[in-house]
Formats: sequence, structure tokens, C-alpha cells
Amino acid sequence: MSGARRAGRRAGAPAAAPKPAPPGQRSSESAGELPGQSLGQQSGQRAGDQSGQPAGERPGQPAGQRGQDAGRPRPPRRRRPQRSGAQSADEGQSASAATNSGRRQQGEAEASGDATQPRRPAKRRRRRRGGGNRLPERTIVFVGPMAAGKTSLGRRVAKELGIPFVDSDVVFVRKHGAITDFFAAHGEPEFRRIEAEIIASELAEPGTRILALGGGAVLSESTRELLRRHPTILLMTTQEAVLRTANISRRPLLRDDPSAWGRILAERKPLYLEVADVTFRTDRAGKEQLTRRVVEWARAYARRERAAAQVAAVHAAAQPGGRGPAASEGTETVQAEADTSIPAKADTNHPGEPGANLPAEAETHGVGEDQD
Ligand SMILES: Nc1ncnc2c1ncn2[C@@H]1O[C@H](COP(=O)(O)OP(=O)(O)OP(=O)(O)O)[C@@H](O)[C@H]1O
Ligand SMILES: O=C(O)C1=C[C@@H](O)[C@@H](O)[C@H](O)C1
Ligand SMILES: [Mg+2]
Repeated sequence: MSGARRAGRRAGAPAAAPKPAPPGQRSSESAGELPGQSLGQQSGQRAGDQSGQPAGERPGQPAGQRGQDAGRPRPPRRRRPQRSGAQSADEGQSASAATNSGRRQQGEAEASGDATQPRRPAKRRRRRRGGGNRLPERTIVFVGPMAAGKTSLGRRVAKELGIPFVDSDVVFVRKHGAITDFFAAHGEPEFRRIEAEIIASELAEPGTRILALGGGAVLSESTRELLRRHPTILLMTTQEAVLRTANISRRPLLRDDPSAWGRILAERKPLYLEVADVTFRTDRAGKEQLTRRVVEWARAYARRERAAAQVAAVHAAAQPGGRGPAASEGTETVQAEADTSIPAKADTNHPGEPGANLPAEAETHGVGEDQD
């Protein structure tokens, strides 16, 4: 794989900045490739249901494609009160509603000639509204075990956000045919090699998109390395829920050996946790509710990303040849903002369940804590 691909970009594409770096623990240990995977067979058996999937969805970039300027330095803002990411998203909506109502009041005041109504500068209102709805500057990735909901939730979130959705399995099938057949003809290592290439290529696409990965994609070290620079959402569930909701007849592995799901998860769990910034449990909430939560999380992530970019810009300006004292004043303000929108960590594991000690729904891992 080329250096550019390793760095998560194609030649000519802008380099992806590291993930925002809020405090919190994230394992810096890199779990190696799992030795002696017997998953080729399993995956091959399982892959039958991939071939029937629809072609990758690539709707045109929406008119409102966000975040063309997130990397650009912005003036420091005043510190806001402490809040969680989810709260922030809600507040963003309220702020937007309040802005609309303010605009209405102002319009009514103008129409009635009432000069006593307070006016706020229009420029400031616009900037606040845009900031609340902005998205991360790069592809948002869904990982997780088989039938956790990566495709169905990823597609819903993409639709809600008005951004393209791509599934790496679907891209593979489009180029190479059914995964089951490919496993039989070429073996798992060749599948993993091509899968990793497809993912690198998709992650190199500029703009904000949703990419759902195949269940075993995290086995590739180069893929895990690339995911360090992308907002990565782990969907977790339990074997019981999978056997209840997934179409078992289309998943031969589960039909023939239901406990295989739990065994594969146990092997891969450290790798999922290594790449994930946040975990949502799909067995505990409906699709609509989860869609809303993921959307809120993505927006909170974008705010942290922007705040981190501001900090970096202010630090750069404070260097010799930078802007001097004004810059150091800004550092404090922006750093404060960067620290306030980090969603709280929760622990709702269910000991004893298949998949016990799974991370909690909406558990936030230390995003990019160990970035270079
Ligand atoms: N809360 C939920 N979120 C997402 N999917 C759910 C949820 N509850 C049940 N499901 C169901 O789980 C099943 C598996 O979903 P999906 O095919 O999206 O999983 P996947 O992770 O993409 O699987 P694969 O690894 O095989 O590609 C679907 O039938 C979906 O409707
Ligand atoms: O878990 C796995 O190893 C796989 C999952 C699917 O998404 C496909 O990527 C393929 O069938 C292998
Ligand atoms: Mg899928």
C-alpha cells in the first residue's frame, strides 16, 4: 500500500488532520493480526448474503455539504457552560429555533415600525446556526460484528444527514462478485488484501460520508491505522439479539452454528475497541432513536474537531513569527471550549450476557488521545 494511502489520502487530496483529542483513555496498544484465523471458512459461508445487497449508494453531494472551512482558523469564542455531547446537539436545535423566533420577532417589529425591539447582528446569528449543524470533515465509519446493524443504521444516519452512504462489502461484490465464491476461489488472505485496499480508497475520498465496513475489516492493521484519523462508531449487540432479529436463513454460519457469532466477537473485540471512538448498543434502542443519537454524536464530534483546529491555529500563531499576545489569550478560551463538549462516559455493561463487558451504549472512548 502506498504511503499516501497509509496516510489516509490520495495524491492531491488534502491530508486528514488527526482526530480531536479530548481527555480519556484509549488503548495505545496495537493488537496484531489475529493469528490462525479460521474465519475464512466462516466468513465465506456467511458471505452468501452479501451478494444480494444493492449496489453502493452514492447519492450526489448534497447542496448543503458541510464543513468546507473547518480546518480554517476562526476567532476564539467565549467559554460556554459545561455540557454533554448529546445535550449540545439538543441545544443546537433550540438555539436554531430561538434564532428563527428572534428573526420572526425582528421582521414583525420592522413591519409594525416598532423600533424598540432589540436587534442582533445578522452575521453572528448565521454563524451560530451553521456551527450547530456542521459535520466532521471526513468519512464517518461504522464497524462491528456481523448483523450488529452497520448497514441499516449507517444508511439511516446518512439519509438523515444528507450525505452519501457506502458499504465496503457492497463495493467488493460489485468489483469481484459474491464474497462466498471469492473466498472459495482465492482464500481469505486475498479477500482481506482487497478489502483493505477498497477501504483505503473509500477513506481517501474527500468530504463527509458514511462508510460501513465488513465485520472482519478490523483484522487488517493498515485499516486500523487509517481509522485512527476517522470518526469511528462501533455498533455492538448480543448473540441473542442477532439470532432474534437477523435473517438467519441468509446467514448460513449462524443457521448452522449460532454460537459462532459470540466466538468471533470474542476474538475481534479488542480490535473493535482499538478503533472505536464511541460505541452504540443496537440491541437496546430502536433504529429511529439510535439514528438520532448517532447524528447528535457526529455533530458533537464536529464541534470538538473545530475547537481542536482552533487550538492548533492559535498555538501556531503564538510561535515565533506568529501573532503574539492576542494568540495566547485565545488559547485559553478555545481550549476551554474544546474541553466542554466531550460526551460523558457511561457504563451499562451486562455481565453474563453473550458479549458481556461490551462497552455501554454511547460510551465515548478517548477520541484520538494517542494521535501522533
Ligand atoms: N437498533 C437497530 N439498529 C440497526 N439494525 C437493527 C436494530 N435492531 C434490529 N436491527 C436489525 O438487525 C439486522 C442486521 O442489520 P444489518 O444488516 O444492518 O447488520 P450489519 O452489521 O450490516 O450486518 P453484516 O455484518 O452482515 O453486514 C437487520 O435485520 C436490522 O433490521
Ligand atoms: O466477519 C467477517 O469476516 C466478514 C463479514 C462480512 O461483512 C464480509 O466482509 C465477509 O463475509 C467477512
Ligand atoms: Mg452490512
